[in-house]
Amino acid sequence: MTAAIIARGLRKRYGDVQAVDGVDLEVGTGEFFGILGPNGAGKTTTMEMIEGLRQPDAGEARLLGTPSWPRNRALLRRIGVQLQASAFFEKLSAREQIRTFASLYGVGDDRADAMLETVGLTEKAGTREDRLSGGQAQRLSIACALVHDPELVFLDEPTTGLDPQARRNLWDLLREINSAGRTVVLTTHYMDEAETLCDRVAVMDAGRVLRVGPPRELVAELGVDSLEDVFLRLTGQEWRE
Ligand SMILES: Nc1ncnc2c1ncn2[C@@H]1O[C@H](COP(=O)(O)OP(=O)(O)OP(=O)(O)O)[C@@H](O)[C@H]1O
Repeated sequence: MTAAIIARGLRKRYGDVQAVDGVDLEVGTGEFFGILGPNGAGKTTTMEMIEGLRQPDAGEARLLGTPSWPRNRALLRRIGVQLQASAFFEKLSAREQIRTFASLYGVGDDRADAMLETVGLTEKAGTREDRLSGGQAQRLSIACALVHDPELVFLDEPTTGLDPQARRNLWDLLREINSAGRTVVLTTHYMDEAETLCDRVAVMDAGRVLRVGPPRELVAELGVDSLEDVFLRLTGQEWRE
């Protein structure tokens, strides 16, 4: 397995909070990888350090064989990161938004418009970003992350807030991208999503990786019925609810 991502000893502290506490991860090229964990487990911070968007206090991440920090423009062109809707350019329509992202990567308007169609936003192409619904803005941010056909895609809770139809459509899209040989890394709170999409998952809590493996193997290893049971068992969430 050629590694698309190798992270070693990643750490990040915010004041009193040790958000990430020594994370090692390896993701193979073409793999669909999920990062699971309760709120505050350190998933987003880990992803941001791997992406090269946040400087680790310690440790290193290599993407496609290259260190992701300090920031590396050539590398950033090869990866797609789903940014929060708040990162949109102000007052632009959905179409202008994605065309602007596309042009930053030297990608033409045709491809940008096609991506808008892929995420079902053609009808909203003329709508300003601040007038899109939460789910529509979410789909636009995903389209922007994919517009330059990146080799490696990072998505932070991509289906949160989407209606069931949009969620299934996004699953299909992510499967297609992955089948075309792209590596996909996502965080999710939906265990069915992780079970359906991911080749392997890492379960995190309190800044550490507790277990990594294919969902089915983790279920078998712990002798439980589902990935949700694995999650609850490892993170002790049944007592916190
Ligand atoms: N910029 C920041 N400044 C201070 N503390 C932060 C910052 N970002 C995250 N934290 C803290 O670090 C810890 C890990 O946060 P992180 O967002 O990485 O977790 P997460 O697993 O992605 O959580 P969630 O599932 O809720 O999105 C939390 O305790 C959070 O409050």
